[in-house]
Amino acid sequence: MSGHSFFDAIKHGLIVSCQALPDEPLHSSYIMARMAVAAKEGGACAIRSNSGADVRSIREATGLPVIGLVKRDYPDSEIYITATRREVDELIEAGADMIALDATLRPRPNGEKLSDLIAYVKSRGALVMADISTLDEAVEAAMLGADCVSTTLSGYTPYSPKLEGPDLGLVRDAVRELSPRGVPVIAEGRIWDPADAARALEAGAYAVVVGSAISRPQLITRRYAEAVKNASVKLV
Ligand SMILES: CC(=O)N[C@H](C=O)[C@@H](O)[C@H](O)[C@H](O)COP(=O)(O)O
Repeated sequence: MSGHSFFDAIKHGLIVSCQALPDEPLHSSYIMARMAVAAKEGGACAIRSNSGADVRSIREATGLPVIGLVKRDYPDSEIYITATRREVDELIEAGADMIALDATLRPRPNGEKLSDLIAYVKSRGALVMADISTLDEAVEAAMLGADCVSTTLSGYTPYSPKLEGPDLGLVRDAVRELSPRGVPVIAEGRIWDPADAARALEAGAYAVVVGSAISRPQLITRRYAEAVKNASVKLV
């Protein structure tokens, strides 16, 4: 899929992240593919997913554009979202249209460089979504040729703010800095309420990624269970 048609497909749209890691109850490529079909039925314009196996089944089941990533831990780095070429190769073979990778400036495994990884993804014909946690990282990723940036990692690096909801301030700042360069900013992370998704677009986001609030039933259930528990305490 060309960059133009990919960005046309996601413009002002809802991207649903369908991910379940091995320690999560829904871990299964079959289940993630059905989750993605449900997301498509509900109006998702694209899917974000983890691992070559899930990318492949989701593409087959939905025909939607897929943003792939591979979460893998390395002993010599804190980076776990598509950290090296090995993960990129897995996603290219699975047919990912766009590859999401950690674009923070922390040291990468095997001493690999962010600039080389971005260039490598592009040389293999895929688009790059740079997962960032600060404005500096967003600007750097855009300079290195990322096709878009996503606020995925705000709140998940030691030096970014720990907010309860989405980091719309970062969305706004990144849009201000990157729109002159023509690099779209995607809002992602802790969007639990449809009103927050709308606010993200109002803040200038090109598209919105929602994950747990749609595809992690154990976390959705916990929010309800806590609300019920808090209400029941007051009733005693
Ligand atoms: C920090 C990190 O590892 N985020 C991951 C990135 O792919 C996923 O676990 C999130 O579900 C995704 O970013 C969507 O965010 P939320 O689930 O909050 O809507």
